Amino acid sequence: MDNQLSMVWDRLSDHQKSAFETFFQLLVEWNEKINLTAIIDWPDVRIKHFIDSLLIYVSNYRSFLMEPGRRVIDVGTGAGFPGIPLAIVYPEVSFTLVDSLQKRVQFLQTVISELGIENVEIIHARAEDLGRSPDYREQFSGAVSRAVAKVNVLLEYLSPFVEKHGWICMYKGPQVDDELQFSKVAQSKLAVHLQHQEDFRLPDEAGTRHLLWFQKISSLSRKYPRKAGIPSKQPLL
Ligand SMILES: C[S@@+](CC[C@H](N)C(=O)[O-])C[C@H]1O[C@@H](n2cnc3c(N)ncnc32)[C@H](O)[C@@H]1O
Repeated sequence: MDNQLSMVWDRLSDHQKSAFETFFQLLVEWNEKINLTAIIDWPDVRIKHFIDSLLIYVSNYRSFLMEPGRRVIDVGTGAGFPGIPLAIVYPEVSFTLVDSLQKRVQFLQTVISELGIENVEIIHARAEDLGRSPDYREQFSGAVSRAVAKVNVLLEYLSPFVEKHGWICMYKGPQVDDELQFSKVAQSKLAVHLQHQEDFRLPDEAGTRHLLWFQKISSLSRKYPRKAGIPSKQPLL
């Protein structure tokens, strides 16, 4: 996967590269006012935020989510990862980016307006609240998320949004095996099943990354998600 990941950048068009450069400039500028990222130099941002977010672009299973006309939700998007990079490379997929921090949502509104991105909707909400709204519950072909919570907690945030037979793709770091071990009960209660795990090495020794692909097996019980704050305080175990 190493070579393929280094090549991700070369496969982008000039227009897409320029969108990433503008996104980087906004990230650095806004990071002086609000806390968006600990990484602010271009080589690191390019690999650890942009190329990392684009792992789905080289995944064997990308067609589960990234086909024209699909709706994908990014929960806990923060400064827009992985949602904004994916929206840049998949203009025909509709993305909904959700975060509970108002300032990050304001930043993202500026990003999509400056980049002229039309396939992104930004929402300020807690996942647990939005997942009960009829306009969002089981309305998405897929959900993605990076660096938000452990697997069992994250499944309770994401499963409510995904339609039956739809897909969840989680970006995970080195703790993936431990987290998966403690996710069996959550998978069964939240009507999802782990179908694939993919392992990647980021370029320039920037670490190992994993994509977990869960499929929604059936419709979700009305019991889930539990009230805001409960999934993280009392994780399903
Ligand atoms: C560590 S940041 C990661 C941001 C981004 N996904 C990334 O990979 O850089 C976690 C983000 O998740 C958001 N978040 C945490 N719990 C959430 C919830 N229950 N609903 C919505 N957003 C949440 C936080 O506000 C924060 O912006």
